[in-house]
Amino acid sequence: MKRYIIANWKCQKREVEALQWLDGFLRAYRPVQGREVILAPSFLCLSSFAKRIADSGLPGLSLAAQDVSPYPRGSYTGALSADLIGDYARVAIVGHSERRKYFHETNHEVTNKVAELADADMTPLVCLDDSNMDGQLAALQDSECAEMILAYCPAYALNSNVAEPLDSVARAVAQIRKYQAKYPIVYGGAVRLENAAGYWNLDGLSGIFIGGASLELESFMAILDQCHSPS
Ligand SMILES: O=C(CO)COP(=O)(O)O
Repeated sequence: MKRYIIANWKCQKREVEALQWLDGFLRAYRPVQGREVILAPSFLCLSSFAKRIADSGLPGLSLAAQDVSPYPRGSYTGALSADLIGDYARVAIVGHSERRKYFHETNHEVTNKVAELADADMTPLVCLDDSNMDGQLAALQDSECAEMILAYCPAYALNSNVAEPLDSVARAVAQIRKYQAKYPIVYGGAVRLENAAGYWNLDGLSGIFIGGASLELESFMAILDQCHSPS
């Protein structure tokens, strides 16, 4: 199964800062067979990032949007539908606990977003947190997608220095597997250089989903250096 290192920049970098990071990254990046590095900068950066990554010709690199509209293209002021995003990114994050907490995203919206992404032949990166995970998984059960990535992201660990212990992540993965057997699962929540390899090597996980530690190019490259083995 393919393995993933996903960088979620949230609402952090201006375009000029993001492009500086990307230029340094493209100089330093070494592809690894079977590993995909997915960058999720702000929407404003997707177009310029897509062009630079395509121009670089480097394999194993792709882009994710941090959200997507639950509606198709149409009269929805402020929204970005899956097919509009699909010109630049093949993946979109949905159901992140920050979206649930600050933007009141519901399971129903998450399933609508997943359906929109499936219609656009895109890959939903569906976040599951530790509160009501069974409800989140049950809501997803009828969602049909050619490809999906599930991200276990316990809310208490996000933006903290308290990553979830490996044995507890392994239990969450087993729980997720009861509902969803076929899609890859990644872990997110306080992943840092000190603990990244532990998650990377944990049985049942297909990769890591990194927030804060992906913002500095040096720490992100150091994590990439540690997480290169095939599954
Ligand atoms: O939100 C995250 C993944 O999307 C993780 O954030 P941190 O790595 O900063 O905890």
